[in-house]
Amino acid sequence: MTPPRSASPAETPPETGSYRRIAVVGAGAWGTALALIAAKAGRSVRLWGRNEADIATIRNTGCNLRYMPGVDLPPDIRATSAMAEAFEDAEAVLLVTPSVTLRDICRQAAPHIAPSVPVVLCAKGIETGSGKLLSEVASEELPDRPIGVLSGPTFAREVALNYPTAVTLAFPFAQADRRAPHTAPASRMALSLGSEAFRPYISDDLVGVEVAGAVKNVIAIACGMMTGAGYAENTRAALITWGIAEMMSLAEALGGRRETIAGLSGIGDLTLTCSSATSRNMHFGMQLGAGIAREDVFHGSPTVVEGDVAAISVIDLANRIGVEMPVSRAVHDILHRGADLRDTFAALWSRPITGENRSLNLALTHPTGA
Ligand SMILES: NC(=O)C1=CN([C@@H]2O[C@H](COP(=O)(O)OP(=O)(O)OC[C@H]3O[C@@H](n4cnc5c(N)ncnc54)[C@H](O)[C@@H]3O)[C@@H](O)[C@H]2O)C=CC1
Ligand SMILES: O=C(CO)COP(=O)(O)O
Repeated sequence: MTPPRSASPAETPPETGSYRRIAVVGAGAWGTALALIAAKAGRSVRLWGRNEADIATIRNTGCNLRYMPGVDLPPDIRATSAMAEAFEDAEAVLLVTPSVTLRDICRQAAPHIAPSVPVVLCAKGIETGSGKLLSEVASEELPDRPIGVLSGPTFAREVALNYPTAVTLAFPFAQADRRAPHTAPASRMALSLGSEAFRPYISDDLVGVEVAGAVKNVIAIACGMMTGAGYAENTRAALITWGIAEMMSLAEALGGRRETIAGLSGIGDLTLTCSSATSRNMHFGMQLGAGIAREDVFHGSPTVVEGDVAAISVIDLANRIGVEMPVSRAVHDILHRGADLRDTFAALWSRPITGENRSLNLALTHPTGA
């Protein structure tokens, strides 16, 4: 009988199964919740935050008192403010700081992330100025690492408290990944994070997922503004529906798929964010709609409202590629051009009447000329 040959490096089969050690970058609400998700799924987790005092508190109390009070973190999560320690032996990375920080965070992290280690982007936004998707930004700054995105209906606190939800996890799928899906980063990442309360669905449409994540926050501000200004549920449902159409148009124009928008990262997250004052974006809009001055929203305390900056990047991108996004444009004009809230929303309802089905190709001006 021929003895088994020892595998030469060239013959080593690609790795399968979950990633054992995960670095989570960003110790805010969502980073902490994702660290918990990874730990519950059996991973060894390093949680990096820039604020040394906050990290010391997490280490001393076993709780992220600033961003996730009342939730105990297991010992499998080790908090650190040293990047070298955070990335030591990391087999996969989750980047979870606000979208405006992404390029800078990637640059800081690049020397510490080994080639071929997959990086999952968990922020929602589009780079201001360049109009680049966050995956494009990360690919520029972290060449040779597989870049993926995770998005869906996920209020951080609910996730941390183990209320069930489901998300979309998207990575590019190379031919080799299609031949051996269990070795693909998306599959291994899904196995690494999935549990009975956190169910990832795998996708290869990063564009669709990223467009959805950026636009839904802008639409949530619109819904908040109208709610705060005293309009009712019908109005909000119409805005959500128009929001879905805007997501689909932008995603398709950039090469994404409409079916992705119909999924968890699209309609799923949009429904969540546009229905609850737990959403910072919706709440921000509600306060503005109720007449609270911009500088006084959230009682003047700095809060991450991604839709505020996404209104600029989304409309900039839509202008460049010629996509109509009337609701997002209304939010943009109110937030960043000083447009009157009621007049701007009234104008949305006075647009020419069109066919709901695009193939009808109608545009009827109202007889009153309004
Ligand atoms: N909170 C939530 O429910 C969810 C949030 N997200 C997304 O996750 C991203 C982060 O949001 P949250 O964790 O909620 O925000 P957060 O305000 O709770 O925490 C933000 C964290 O980023 C850190 N940070 C800010 N600027 C930084 C910089 N320049 N360098 C390094 N660290 C920096 C802060 O110190 C803080 O730890 C956003 O894009 C948000 O849309 C996505 C899904 C759910
Ligand atoms: O993205 C989120 C839930 O999926 C969180 O929404 P907010 O940033 O509006 O709180």
